[in-house]
Amino acid sequence: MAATTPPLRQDSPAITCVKKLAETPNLNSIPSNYTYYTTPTEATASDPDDSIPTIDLSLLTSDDPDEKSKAVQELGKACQDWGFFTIVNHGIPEELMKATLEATDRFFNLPEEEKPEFEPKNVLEPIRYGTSCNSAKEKVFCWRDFLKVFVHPEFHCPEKPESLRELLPEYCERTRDVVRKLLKGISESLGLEEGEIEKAVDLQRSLQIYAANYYPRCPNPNVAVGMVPHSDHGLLTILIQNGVGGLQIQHQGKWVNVNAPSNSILVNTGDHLEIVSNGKYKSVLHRAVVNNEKTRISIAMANGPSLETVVCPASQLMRNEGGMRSYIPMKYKDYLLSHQGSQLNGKAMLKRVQIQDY
Ligand SMILES: O=C(O)CCC(=O)C(=O)O
Ligand SMILES: [Fe+2]
Repeated sequence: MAATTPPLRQDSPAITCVKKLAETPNLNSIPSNYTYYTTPTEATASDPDDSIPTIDLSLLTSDDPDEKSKAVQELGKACQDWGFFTIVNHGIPEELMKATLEATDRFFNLPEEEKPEFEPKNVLEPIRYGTSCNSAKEKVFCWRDFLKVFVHPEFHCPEKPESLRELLPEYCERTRDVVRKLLKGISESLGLEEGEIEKAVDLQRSLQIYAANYYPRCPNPNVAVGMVPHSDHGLLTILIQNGVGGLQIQHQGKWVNVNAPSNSILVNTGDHLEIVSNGKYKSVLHRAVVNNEKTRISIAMANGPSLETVVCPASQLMRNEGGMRSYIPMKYKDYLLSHQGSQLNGKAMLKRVQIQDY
C-alpha cells in the first residue's frame, strides 16, 4: 500500500517556536520569512552621544527635602529627554534577578509538551507562550519566543519549572514597589501631588505582566529582528537581561545601543505614561536585535493601569495647561486588546488616541 501523508491537524500552529528552528542541525541561514531588514545596516545603532541617565532610587525617598527634590528633577528630565534610564539602589537583590533569569531560561528549555498551549488566540489569556510578536498577523517573523504571564492583580504562573513559581511572586512584588516609588517621583516632577498618578491609574489593581523574551543565536543577525520597533502599552517597563546586549532605543531620532551589564535594571516609559502626562513624557521607541554568538534572554515587567481604568491626561495638568487635552480617554483593557491584537508597529496604537500633533 502506498504511504499517505497524514492530514494536518486542524489545530496545528502555522509556525513553531524559533528556539526549535535555531536548533536545526547545520542551520546556516534563516528562512526567508524571517528576513526583516533588506539592508543589513538597518539593524545597526551607534553608542549614545550622552550617557543614558541613572536614577538613584534611594534618593527619591530621601528624608532630606533638597536631596529628594533634586532626584525628582533628574527623574523628570530622564523621562522627558530619554524616556529611558537605569536605576541603582533599588533594593532588588542581585541574586533574585539572576535566579529569575535562570528560571526563565529553564522554562524555555522545557520539552514543548510541558509548556503551556502554544499561541493561544485570546490576548487576555493570563498565560501566553508563543513566538515572534503577533504571528497570526505577520508576514515576516521576529527571531524571538516569548512567555507572557499576568502576575497582578491576580498571580498566574505556568506549572513548570518549579523555580519560576517560587521566585516570580517576590520578583513581581519588588518591581511593583520600584514602580510605585518611580510613579510618585514622576507625579511630583509633573507638578502633581505625589500620589496623583497612582490614584488616577488605580495602581492597587494595576495590570502587571511578566514578559520573558528568548532570542536564540541567529545565523543572519544583520537581517533578522528580535523585536520590531515599538513602544510599550503600559506606564513603566522594568527590564533585566542575561548579560547579552541587544536592546536599542531611539534617542533624538537615532537608534542607540543599550549594552547594560546583567545586574543593571533598565526602565522605559510606556504609552500610558505619555497619556497621563498629556504628552510631556513620551513613550520611548525601542527594538531588539539578535546575534549569532549567544542566546539572549530578557525579562520585561510591564506595569500598567488597572484593566478597567479609563485613562486620560491628569486633570490637574490640563488645568495648568489651559485645558488642552492631547489624548482621547480610553479604557486600558480596550487599548491593550487593540495594541496586542494588531501587528506591532512603532507607536501606531498611540496615534489612534492622539487628538493633535504636538
Ligand atoms: O528584549 C528586549 O530588550 C526588549 C523587550 C521588549 O521591548 C518588550 O518585551 O517589550
Ligand atoms: Fe518593549
